[in-house]
Amino acid sequence: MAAVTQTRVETAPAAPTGDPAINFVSVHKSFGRGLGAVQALDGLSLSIPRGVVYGLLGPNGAGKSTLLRILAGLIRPDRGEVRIFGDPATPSGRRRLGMLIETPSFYPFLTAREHLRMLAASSATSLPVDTVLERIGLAKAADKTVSGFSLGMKQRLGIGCALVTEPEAIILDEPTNGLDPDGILEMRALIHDLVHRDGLTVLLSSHLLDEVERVCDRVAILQHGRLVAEGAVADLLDREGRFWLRVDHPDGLVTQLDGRGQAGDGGVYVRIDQAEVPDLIQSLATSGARIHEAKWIKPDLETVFLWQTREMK
Ligand SMILES: Nc1ncnc2c1ncn2[C@@H]1O[C@H](COP(=O)(O)OP(=O)(O)OP(=O)(O)O)[C@@H](O)[C@H]1O
Repeated sequence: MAAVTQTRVETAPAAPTGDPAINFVSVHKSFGRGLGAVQALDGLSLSIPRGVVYGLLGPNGAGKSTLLRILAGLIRPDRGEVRIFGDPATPSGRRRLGMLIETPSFYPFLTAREHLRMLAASSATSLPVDTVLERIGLAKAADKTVSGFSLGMKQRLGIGCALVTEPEAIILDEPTNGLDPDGILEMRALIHDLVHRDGLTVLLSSHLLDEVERVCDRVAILQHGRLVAEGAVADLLDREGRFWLRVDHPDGLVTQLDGRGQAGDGGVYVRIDQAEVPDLIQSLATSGARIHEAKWIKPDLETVFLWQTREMK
């Protein structure tokens, strides 16, 4: 397998000024002891700018939930630092965050409005419950009991509960998990509006890569508790393009490319900058290689994810 260097994309989409919303600095966390210990986070550093939808991706066991649980204060890191809007993560700092990191549970016999009113009464919020209901698209269903709600409506009510305290950032663990296509569309619109209309920051984890590609401005891909790729989605897709060639002797070409080529789909994927393509073709032609087909492949996020996480195994 090709050696992989960590991919960092420096250009952010209209990066807002000021401290990042959330900063993880060299965070370590392991579970268990001795030979059975699991290193869930291995010195992870990550900066989530304000005003973006930020996606946290990674295969099962990559460390996403551990990171979110540390951010929420549910577990402590062994080492490292978490900062929220520039300040160390303390209980009062965490009040600037709204969290939906476990499946929300509700009283089935209470209405959406009653749930939000209860929460509003127990927090010093000035945000009217009707405003929250509007924001989460439940104004019309406000006085219906939760027992009749779809999973998507419950998820949106969960976000409403997180919004009651007027957070500046919202943390969502798998917000579209289990939703039907309509529910996914509604959730996507809500997340988009929270960030691009209301100015919040959203950090979410998800396995639905096409969904993440649609809704997120930036993403981080985790693997074995480390960061393997990070950046603005559009830049990441541009940077992670591959040049694919069908030649007579793919294995020979893989050897010739010295770590930059990988056999696949009946040809060879070459990891090079798009600007280097003419030189590559010229050198292959000079060396007598017979090229039957050649194309630049612009990947989708799922492909980037698979390339990154498989190469790191
Ligand atoms: N409480 C725990 N006790 C022991 N091991 C744990 C605990 N929590 C997490 N782990 C281990 O830490 C590693 C990271 O787990 P984590 O749940 O953070 O991954 P994840 O990326 O969220 O995975 P998934 O996508 O499956 O939710 C895994 O190997 C997991 O088994």
